[in-house]
Amino acid sequence: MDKRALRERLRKVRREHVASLDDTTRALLFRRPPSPVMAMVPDGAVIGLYHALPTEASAAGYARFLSEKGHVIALPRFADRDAPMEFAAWSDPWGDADLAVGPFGMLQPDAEADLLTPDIVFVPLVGFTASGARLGQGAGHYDRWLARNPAAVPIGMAWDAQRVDLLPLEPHDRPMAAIVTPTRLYGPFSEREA
Ligand SMILES: Nc1nc2c(c(=O)[nH]1)N(C=O)[C@@H](CNc1ccc(C(=O)N[C@@H](CCC(=O)O)C(=O)O)cc1)CN2
Ligand SMILES: Nc1ncnc2c1ncn2[C@@H]1O[C@H](COP(=O)(O)OP(=O)(O)OP(=O)(O)O)[C@@H](O)[C@H]1O
Repeated sequence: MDKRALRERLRKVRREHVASLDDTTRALLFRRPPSPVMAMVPDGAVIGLYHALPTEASAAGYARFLSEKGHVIALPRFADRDAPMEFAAWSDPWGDADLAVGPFGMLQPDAEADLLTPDIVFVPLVGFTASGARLGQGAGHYDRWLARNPAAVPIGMAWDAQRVDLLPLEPHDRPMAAIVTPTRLYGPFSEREA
């Protein structure tokens, strides 16, 4: 199956999976990173997170937990589908006050927010494999950012239902260093066999 068809199928799987969870269950998931993931996060690291869409693995719990630990939190910012993505400061992970509506109606740091280069990036995804391969939204935002910032450590966040046995990989696809789901941790992978 090609990437476009897979993306369509997995977006539907993701939607249906999230709809099958009750609100209480959903609120209890992704509260904080599991210990082996925390061990990958150095003191003082700048953390890239994301403002989750309704069907994505929620990232707000991680943002608050890591902010309380003293980390600076950054969110993606992009001008349009073809423009490169960058990260900028999210000063208040308990509120949306310093965020602005961006492309696709997504909330992102406004133009004044400081540009940051995260050391650790928690990455949303549409599909993944048990060895750390990732399928994204298809605009290349994360793949391009990770290619420009090879020192950053990418950690995927996903629902279990998003796992597939195989992804059609291309040379530009950047593998994850680990992937967290509500029931499992894939990795951390040593340098690299995704
Ligand atoms: N929460 C979140 N923020 C994010 C991303 C993401 O995947 N999730 N991104 C990851 O790169 C970047 C935004 N990039 C995007 C690139 C393409 C589409 C897109 O084509 N959306 C389609 C289909 C949406 C759907 O059906 O789920 C659309 O809106 O038509 C969306 C975001 C940065 N911020
Ligand atoms: N390092 C890169 N340099 C230039 N173009 C890139 C790079 N990485 C990806 N692209 C382009 O981005 C587009 C989308 O790529 P792909 O379908 O692999 O994205 P994806 O797996 O959905 O992940 P994401 O969009 O989140 O990065 C492709 O046209 C690809 O050529």
